[in-house]
Amino acid sequence: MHRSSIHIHQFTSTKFYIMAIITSTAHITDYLVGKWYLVITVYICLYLLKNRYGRGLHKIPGPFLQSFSMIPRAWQVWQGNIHQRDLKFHQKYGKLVRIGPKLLSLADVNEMNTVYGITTKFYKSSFYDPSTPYDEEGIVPDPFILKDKAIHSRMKRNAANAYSLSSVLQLEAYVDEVEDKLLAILDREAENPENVIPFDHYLHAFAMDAIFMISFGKSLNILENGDEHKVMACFDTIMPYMATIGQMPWLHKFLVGNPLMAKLILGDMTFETGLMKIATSQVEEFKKNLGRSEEGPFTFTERLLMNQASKPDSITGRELITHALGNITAGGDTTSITLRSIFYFSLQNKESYHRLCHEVRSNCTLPVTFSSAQKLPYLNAVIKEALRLHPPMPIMLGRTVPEGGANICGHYIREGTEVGIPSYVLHRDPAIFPDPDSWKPERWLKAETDKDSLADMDRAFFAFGGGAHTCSGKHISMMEIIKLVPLLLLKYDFELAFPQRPWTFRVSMLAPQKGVHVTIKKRA
Ligand code: HEM
Repeated sequence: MHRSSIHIHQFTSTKFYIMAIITSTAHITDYLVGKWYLVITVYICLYLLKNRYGRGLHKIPGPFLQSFSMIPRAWQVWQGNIHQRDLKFHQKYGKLVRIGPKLLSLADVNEMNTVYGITTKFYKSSFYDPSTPYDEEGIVPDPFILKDKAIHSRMKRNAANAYSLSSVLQLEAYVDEVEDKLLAILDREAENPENVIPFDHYLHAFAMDAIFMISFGKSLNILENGDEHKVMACFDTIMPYMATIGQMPWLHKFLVGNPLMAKLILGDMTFETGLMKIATSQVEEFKKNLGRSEEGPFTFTERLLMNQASKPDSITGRELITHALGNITAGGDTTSITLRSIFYFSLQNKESYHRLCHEVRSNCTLPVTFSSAQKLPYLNAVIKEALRLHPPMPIMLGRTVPEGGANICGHYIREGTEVGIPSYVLHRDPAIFPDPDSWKPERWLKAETDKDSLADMDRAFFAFGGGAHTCSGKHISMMEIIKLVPLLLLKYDFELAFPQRPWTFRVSMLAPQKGVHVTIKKRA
């Protein structure tokens, strides 16, 4: 046969095969297009099976459905009772529970260091993405959400002096001003001992005004003018969003992460239009007065401006504003939640309330200073017990397992898996905190508890987080609380207005309570 006829023959048969493949592919495609619902169903099933079995976590116990998708978890968070669900999961499944396709909840004090230790490589997970503040220039470098360890360490280092105990002592004068406003309001309310006082609201307004004063030297005066700048309303709206979308953070860019959608969902209550603007304008105003005094007392922002003036490379203008803004977002609600818990729990437990009053009234005089009240052992125990029983941030603080994976609770966990400890659950471990649901401040007293149990409790106390991301404002918050509680107990006698009616709270990023109503009598 001629060589060219072989080529023609080969060409014809190849063409035949190609045509056959195209025809059958077209048939299959036609068939599949006709059965599109079948294709989608198979795709979803494969995706769900990959979620459950493709991540090396299927041996870790947990609620079955949640291993397939994050939708059930997001729904539970949205409902606002995730703290109770997490507790039940841990009571049923143990210390390590799989609560999502690649999400594990940990309630083991021995693993705290692995996940949150100072030198850990477990960085913040994408749970925090929807909490990211941004302005016209883009994402704002907020230490609360920063995954970049280098920037985070630099920012924390360069603001450390503003959060230090010695700076905090200077800030007392700013808190005194807000205390006076609260006392004026309570004095008016006390004129009629039958008055039912919305104490939850006043404590919230106090904490917001105090943190503004501490940060900027002036407040929004929410105590007297109400929430006219919508700062409190902004948090109430955004917190459930952050917590819920934090479970499925890829959704964020289609929602509040998209400026147009943000406007639709939040109106003018976004960080940029609201808080960011307030923070920026207050910092600008402050710059004009910088250097007005050599001795202080210096506000938080003033200290950062001084740091910047002496070492311009240490902190940028945007970072400075973020720190100040961070104080408001992180320090107002958390402090007021703690104040409400202190009064609510101690007023529910009369013996505890009387013990606290007795300690305060026999050791403190007006004006109450931080350094004098700080020494009261029962007051300190009450504050710690309030933070244990109702941690302001009870939700799991997510971290990502680093490259190479990690051993957690005897299981090898692949890199990229998200893990975290919910403080609400850890604080209710009966092996560490006997009778965990009860209000027992005395468990924290050296004289009433043995040394080992105290050390175990301290190790498991997670209200302020841990490691590199531990709360920066702890001293500030403690100063506000330690000054205010004795002051109020010196001035008034309190009672719960509706002792049979429990408070209510919805857990999202935080757990702000409603329904702490009291009646008060002015003391002579
Ligand atoms: C009782 C009151 C407070 C509680 C219970 C509390 C709790 C916490 C917790 C649990 C974290 C760690 C979050 C995480 O790892 O994701 C945190 C971080 C933080 N808190 Fe607080 N906080 C309180 C008050 C304050 C105050 C008054 C301020 C500011 C003056 C503040 C500023 C911050 C900042 C800046 C961070 C981020 C630290 C970082 O990631 O490096 N907090 N807080």
